[in-house]
Amino acid sequence: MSQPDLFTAACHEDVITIRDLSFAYDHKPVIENLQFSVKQRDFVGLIGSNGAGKTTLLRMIVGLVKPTEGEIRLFGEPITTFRDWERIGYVPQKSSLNPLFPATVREVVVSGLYGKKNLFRRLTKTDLQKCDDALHAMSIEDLAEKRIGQLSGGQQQRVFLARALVNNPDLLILDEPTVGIDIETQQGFFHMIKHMHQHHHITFLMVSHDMDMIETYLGKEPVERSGKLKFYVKHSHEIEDCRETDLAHSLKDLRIKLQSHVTY
Ligand SMILES: Nc1ncnc2c1ncn2[C@@H]1O[C@H](COP(=O)(O)OP(=O)(O)OP(=O)(O)O)[C@@H](O)[C@H]1O
Repeated sequence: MSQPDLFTAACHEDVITIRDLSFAYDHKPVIENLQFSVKQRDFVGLIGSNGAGKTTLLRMIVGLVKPTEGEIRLFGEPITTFRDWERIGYVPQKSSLNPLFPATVREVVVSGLYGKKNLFRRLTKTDLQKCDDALHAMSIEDLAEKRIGQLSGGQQQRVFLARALVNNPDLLILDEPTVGIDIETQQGFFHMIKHMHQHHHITFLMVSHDMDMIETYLGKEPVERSGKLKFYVKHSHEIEDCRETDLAHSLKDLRIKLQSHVTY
């Protein structure tokens, strides 16, 4: 087998493959020669000091920023030709929304259904059902017609997660999902995503500054370091409870359990 074939074969089970990746803003290096891969159903926690390049890396992986050098593959496909964007849910770093921001919660969640090309397609009955399921899974059905800018930070975060989940993605990318929300809500949120990891075929890549959460769930030692970036990983074979259930039902069960001791 020639070298490119070996690489293609190695990528087959990879959800994200990063090879020789570098990025610079105005010739100022941010990421240098990064090698990393994320396998199906891994949970990857990405840690690094302010300015280490975490957000830049996520933005390259979701195709918003072009690498200066190197290669990114998604599900084995070079990012330059990758088209299955609905397989990826992305929750960007939170910025507080203007209370007058005109979209309702339902509109924000529905917007997750639009592929890069399908902005103006008509919504089908199935699309609307997917939206209802995502709202239900995040316990925000009652907020559906409210303006998103009028919600609390924790509520907005659930809306953005519902938006990322609406296509039932294989890969969920979260950039500091609990910044600016209270500690109880943060704990509930981590319970929720750990539960999703344990019960569903979702691969996670999450930036966090919460070392407690990372070390408790992913272990004390990073599996990879590159510059100021550290990658902590829990692989699928390390998941204790791999039962598969329907996402909405599973989250509903969790909600009932959590209601007794934590608010989220
Ligand atoms: N649009 C931009 N133009 C120029 N430099 C930028 C731009 N965006 C980010 N940078 C710089 O690139 C570096 C990496 O930024 P990035 O946002 O990826 O870091 P981060 O690890 O996510 O940081 P934080 O933990 O503060 O969110 C920083 O030095 C930042 O100032």
